[in-house]
Amino acid sequence: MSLSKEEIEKKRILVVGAGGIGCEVLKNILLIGFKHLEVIDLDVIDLSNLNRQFLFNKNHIGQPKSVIAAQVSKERYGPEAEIVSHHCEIQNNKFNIDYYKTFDVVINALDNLNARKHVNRMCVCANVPLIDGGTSGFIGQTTPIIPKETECYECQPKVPPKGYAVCTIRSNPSTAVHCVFWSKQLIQKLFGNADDGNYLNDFQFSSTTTRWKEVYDKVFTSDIKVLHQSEELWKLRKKPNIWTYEEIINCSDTSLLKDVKPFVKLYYNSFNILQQRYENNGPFEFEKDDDDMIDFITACTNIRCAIFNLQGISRFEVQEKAGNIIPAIPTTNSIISGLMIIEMMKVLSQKKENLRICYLAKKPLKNHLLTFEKTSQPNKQCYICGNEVSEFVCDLEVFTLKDIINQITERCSLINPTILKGDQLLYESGDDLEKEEIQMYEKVGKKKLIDLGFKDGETILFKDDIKTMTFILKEEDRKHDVINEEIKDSKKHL
Ligand SMILES: Nc1ncnc2c1ncn2[C@@H]1O[C@H](COP(=O)(O)OP(=O)(O)OP(=O)(O)O)[C@@H](O)[C@H]1O
Ligand SMILES: [Zn+2]
Repeated sequence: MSLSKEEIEKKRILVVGAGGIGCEVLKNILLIGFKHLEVIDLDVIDLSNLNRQFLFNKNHIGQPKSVIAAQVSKERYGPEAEIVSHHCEIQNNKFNIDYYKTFDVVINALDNLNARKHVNRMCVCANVPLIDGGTSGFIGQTTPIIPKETECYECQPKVPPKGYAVCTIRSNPSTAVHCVFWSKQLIQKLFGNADDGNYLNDFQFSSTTTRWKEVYDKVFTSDIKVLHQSEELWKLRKKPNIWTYEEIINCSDTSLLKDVKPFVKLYYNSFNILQQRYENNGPFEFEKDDDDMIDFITACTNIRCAIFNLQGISRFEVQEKAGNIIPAIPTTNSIISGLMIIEMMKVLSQKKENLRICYLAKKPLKNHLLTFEKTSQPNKQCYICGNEVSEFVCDLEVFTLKDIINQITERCSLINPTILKGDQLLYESGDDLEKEEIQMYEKVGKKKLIDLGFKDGETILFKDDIKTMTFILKEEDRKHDVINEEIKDSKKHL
């Protein structure tokens, strides 16, 4: 690629994230001969990082990733380079638009959507090219973004993670994973905060001293009896087994039920530990590394598997599935960071027509593990890089100000925005507000848009430190909008 040594030595590169991809990227950049880098990472080194984040060793555990990554990569691959490290969140105010403008290119080596969206937005505002890369197990992808010339990270909506049909989870599980998911919903229902989206929300339990037994009898016996009666459900598969707690716990050593017995005991023990915790400290959220929760989910999963004639799974597998743990593969990180650097070189040498979005697949597609796609023009409707004025479709009689604030703040990654109707200030947020102001804005937030005087076609302004965005409100029935439907639905249930 046609960049001279002098040109390479002048370029400034920002690497965001010094994890699996970040370590690889730093090595590649230095080996090419770049001399001016900055690296940002909020985390410290953990033992579990060492198999793939090859700049770190045991002695570094507990130290900031950014600092050690800068130090070790410089020693090994670019002693003459100047690498500035920041042990800090990328969302920190000090990394403002002017800061981004000092770089020729930014590299996203992150592992979460929020931080990626934030960097994308900052790069669009600062007009700095961004190379985004990500991996998940054996698959990966890289996307070069040139603001206003190619699609940005938010031009196309991101596909939400795969969910399961409610009836599969509640009534007709066909794999152990369905039972893991059900058990997670159960733990959340019993010990978590109220959640509108919980699949078991209609379950009613009274609070007795033998709550564990009441729950057991309901979910593992009486509910199964009800399901058993359905002829439709079991046309193609064996009916579920109806066993009482007493039958299992008193079964003989030769009974087929003897394999379920340890899980019933585990259910009893873990339920009571979690119940105690709930009584002492109130509701808690699922945590994949919490032994008692994993015990409970392992027990429920295997009891449910036995009831529905499914193969049970080990505690280890339960933890993996419940925590959505996808192992990080060093080779995938290495391939993806190599591809990111190729795209970065094209950006820096102005070979924009050659830019490609690259996908690494788990299995070959037409004999190829890698596929390449040309970049597209930005989406004019994109909230981040499209027109500064966008449409927002909603039902003005149903939507409150807070509803629209929540949606737009999230979609556009705004930070503490101020909201205006014409030049009238409607709403403010942030740490520097007085108590009275917070109370006042809370009240205003609950008002319906129609009650705040908004009409079809009227504009609402969102402003934060970086950008002002204008939305034209459109009455909902002119266009179908799934998110609005969801908000309406959830309100119907209140
Ligand atoms: N908002 C953020 N600001 C700065 N750094 C971030 C931010 N969000 C994530 N990171 C960093 O991005 C890196 C992503 O690397 P990677 O995907 O290898 O994750 P990891 O946390 O090191 O590994 P794993 O998640 O597999 O345990 C991490 O080092 C993480 O600390
Ligand atoms: Zn965009």
